[in-house]
Amino acid sequence: MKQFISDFNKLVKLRLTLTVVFSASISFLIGARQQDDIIWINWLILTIGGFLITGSANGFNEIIERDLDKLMKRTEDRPLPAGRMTTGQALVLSLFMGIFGTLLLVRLNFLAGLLSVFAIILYAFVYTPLKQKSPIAVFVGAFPGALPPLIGYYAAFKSAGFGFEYAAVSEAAIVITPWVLFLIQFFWQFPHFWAIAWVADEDYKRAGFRLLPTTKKDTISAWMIFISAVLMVPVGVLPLYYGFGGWVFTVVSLVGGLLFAYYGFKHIKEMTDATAKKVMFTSFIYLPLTQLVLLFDFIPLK
Ligand code: HEM
Ligand SMILES: CC(C)=CCC/C(C)=C/CC/C(C)=C/COP(=O)(O)OP(=O)(O)O
Repeated sequence: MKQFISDFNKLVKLRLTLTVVFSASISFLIGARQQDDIIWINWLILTIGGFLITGSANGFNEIIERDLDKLMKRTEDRPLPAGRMTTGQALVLSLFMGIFGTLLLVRLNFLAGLLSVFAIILYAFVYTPLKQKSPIAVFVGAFPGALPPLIGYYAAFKSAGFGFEYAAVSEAAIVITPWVLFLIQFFWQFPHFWAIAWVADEDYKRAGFRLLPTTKKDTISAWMIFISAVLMVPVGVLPLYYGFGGWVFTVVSLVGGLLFAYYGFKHIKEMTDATAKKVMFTSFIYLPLTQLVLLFDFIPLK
């Protein structure tokens, strides 16, 4: 049983999934606060449904990459490459999680359910095969990666056919807030992943993955990490600019953005794994922290 739980954690990529779900959960609460009505049972359904959907997407990803994962240290102990789980078992688990998760989300809000299916397809069946072909995969993967805040926000609204009911809320609020959250998460993924790709480059090469901007640990890739890190400064000011993020959020966001920029700058100077790691760790803290602070410093748009 203990082994199964550990294998299940590796199949769904637990820590990554929890952060993805966290972003959707926070966004749900922001959407609910926008309507001045938090329905906690719906929040629980979104959180469980979001977990199952993300777990399913990761399960499909590990089924598709089971042979390549055998070649990398980082992934060789996943249950499929290690031979502790069969493809059939992983397929049953992933299908079950995908179907059940989609049913839960569709029940909350049809659009949220539809976007979730779109995210699974884009991540597992477009991004995953593309990883073997070109670094463009990272740009493609950033779309499903940024969808959770959008899904979470819309899940806080009642369905109305393909759309949702928002009589009590302005049109600006239901467009601007979730799309700005989408944008922040979208841009955040470039310093996040390129820093990881730099640190793990030798391992990735074993499986033939070349995911850095130029496919190499060269000056241009280092500069792309720097530029993507610096971009987090203006991106972090967007909630204040649009009037739904307060000053506490903006200060935390700016400190995070400047830290990204500082480590990105050190990285173009030194171009070492150590400097890339600093950018990577900044990314691990930046997104959950700024999202949590935003929840408490959110100003509903009129
Ligand atoms: C283009 C999109 C993305 C790519 C290519 C990507 C790639 C990766 C990879 C390869 C790792 C593993 C690093 C390791 O083995 O040490 C990782 C870790 C992580 N990612 Fe991402 N990621 C992306 C988007 C996201 C998103 C959207 C989130 C959350 C909202 C996220 C959260 C995390 C977290 C928390 C970790 C560390 C936990 C762990 O290592 O299990 N990532 N990412
Ligand atoms: C709502 C929903 C269904 C979202 C699904 C999207 C999702 C799981 C996004 C994470 C983004 C992503 C591209 C991770 C990288 O995996 P990787 O394949 O590069 O990681 P690996 O090398 O560790 O396998």
